[in-house]
Amino acid sequence: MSEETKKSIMDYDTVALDEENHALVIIDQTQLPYHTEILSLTKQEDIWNAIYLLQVRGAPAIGVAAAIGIYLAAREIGADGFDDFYAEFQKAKDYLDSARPTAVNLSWALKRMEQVVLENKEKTVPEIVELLHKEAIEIREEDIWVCKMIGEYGLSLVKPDDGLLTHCNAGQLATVKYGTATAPMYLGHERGYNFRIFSDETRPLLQGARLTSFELKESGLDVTVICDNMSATVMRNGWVDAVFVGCDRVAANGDTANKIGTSMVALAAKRYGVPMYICAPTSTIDLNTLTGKEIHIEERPAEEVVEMWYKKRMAPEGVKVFNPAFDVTDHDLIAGIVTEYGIARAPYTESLKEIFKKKEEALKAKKM
Ligand SMILES: CSC[C@@H](O)[C@@H](O)C(=O)COP(=O)(O)O
Repeated sequence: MSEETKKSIMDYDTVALDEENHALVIIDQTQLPYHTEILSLTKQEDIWNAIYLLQVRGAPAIGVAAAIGIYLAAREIGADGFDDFYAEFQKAKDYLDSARPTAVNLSWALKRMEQVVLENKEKTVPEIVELLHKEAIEIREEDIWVCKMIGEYGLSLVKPDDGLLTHCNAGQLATVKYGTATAPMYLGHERGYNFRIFSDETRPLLQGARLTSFELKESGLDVTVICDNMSATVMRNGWVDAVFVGCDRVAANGDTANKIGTSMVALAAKRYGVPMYICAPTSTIDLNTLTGKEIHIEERPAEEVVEMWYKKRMAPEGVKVFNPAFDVTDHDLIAGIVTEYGIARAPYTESLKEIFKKKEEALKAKKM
């Protein structure tokens, strides 16, 4: 689609590779919903900043950005031998990996790219770089299929006139297409369902108010923004039949890190008998992390809480501020984990392993 014919935010790629200019192209999400600004990034420092500043955000989108980012870094290395190339590759990988700690997709994508390097030691550097190029494209393409499948499985859990609630933005803007938590919503909409969707505003960075409500509204879905402290009210009123949220890291026992405030939604949902589903690409499930206690929760600057969005600082100068970007929802509050290979149910320690078995079998069958 040409630039002139793009009308809606949904016509733009959230994260893509510009082959001609060797650049990572993203929509600057800090400018939404007012400005659709497309950034074309070539320097590693700018890519790191884009991830840290949430210009590109959401676990899957960060993973894709990192894959493209490390490919671009590899192009620039210009070493002759494998050892020199790999040493520089590792430096670039560690640098990008340090941008944000909680979403496992960042390190997942970088490790997957590193694996390509390690499996092709005997090849020349330009050949390895070309394989990295292919892998980055594949990671991006895969994300589209993964989200579609999550949409299909998620849709099987709800009815055409249901009220749904989501927290943060696990939408198209957080992935390549469709989103994770929003995938069942988009798919249902395409099939004539009439969901009523509640989008929590999501303090402090307002991903729900600025991004989720924006993309759902642009796509013609019925969306209502509520403040974070209103989700219990809409559930108590009986307006919510299911909660769908995304995730940044799912531990082996099902404990799930997602945007701060998710665990409060889960507690209210449990109280009011509303099933809460985590929409989780397998790239966000980290079986090496045994429980939520092991998940590193990112803490962000105080100004996001006390200054951003306000004309005047709204809390006294010098007051202490705690700003964790994510929280952990205990596995017993989760009704199901919706992946691209099916829905895992408690006990998650077993069911998540089953999901990975299915994935392995599917990948084997594809290779044969
Ligand atoms: C499909 S995106 C899933 C999660 O990454 C999303 O819910 C979330 O918490 C994003 O946090 P953010 O800090 O905006 O990157």
